[in-house]
Amino acid sequence: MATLSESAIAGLLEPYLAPPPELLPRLSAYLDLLLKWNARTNLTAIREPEEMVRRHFGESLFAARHLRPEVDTLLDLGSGAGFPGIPIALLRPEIRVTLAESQHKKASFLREAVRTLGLSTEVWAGRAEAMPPERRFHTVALRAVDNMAAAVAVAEDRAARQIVVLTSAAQAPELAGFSEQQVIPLPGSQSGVLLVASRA
Ligand SMILES: C[S@@+](CC[C@H](N)C(=O)[O-])C[C@H]1O[C@@H](n2cnc3c(N)ncnc32)[C@H](O)[C@@H]1O
Repeated sequence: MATLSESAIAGLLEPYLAPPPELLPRLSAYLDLLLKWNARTNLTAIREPEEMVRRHFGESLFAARHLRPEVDTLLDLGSGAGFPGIPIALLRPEIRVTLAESQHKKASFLREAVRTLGLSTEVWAGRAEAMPPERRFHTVALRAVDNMAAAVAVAEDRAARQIVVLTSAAQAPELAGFSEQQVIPLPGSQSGVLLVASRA
């Protein structure tokens, strides 16, 4: 049996978005897989299912809602257990999402999640910097990467149009060459923001 009912998941997500009904069984399957793997490997420090739905799913879907409509390719740089890239791929299936993750164990989980959820999402098991230099994405997304300055430098290089960052207001980075910037407070968070930056 699923850990949380689909209606419980929908209720927890309400501050972030009204989830389309067809999304709920897939989020439920993702949650169960994440809980199963997290019991034996440390994918995420958040262990409560309700908190996983709010923080990981909710914040990622909130970012997905604020992406430009024409986004066709997106790199999730430092995807960890798939945030924000997998919820973005579920909500916006027309976007070709690439999940870059350098830790082998997490990349294995990402491959399993992509297979279980029937996504065509690419998993790049390595550092994003090691991708062929010509690879560019319409949008690069960042959330909770350890070395923000280094990740931002890679994102600036790989993003053709837009960078989105889920971070705290105090740690929101300066993005060179992205002159249109919007800082949107995250629902249910005292200091969390979504920074949406576009090239002019
Ligand atoms: C703290 S985790 C956060 C994961 C996820 N974005 C989230 O919000 O839950 C940061 C992850 O980024 C990965 N990472 C950091 N720099 C990276 C890089 N340059 N290329 C690929 N993965 C990277 C690390 O291995 C780690 O799993």
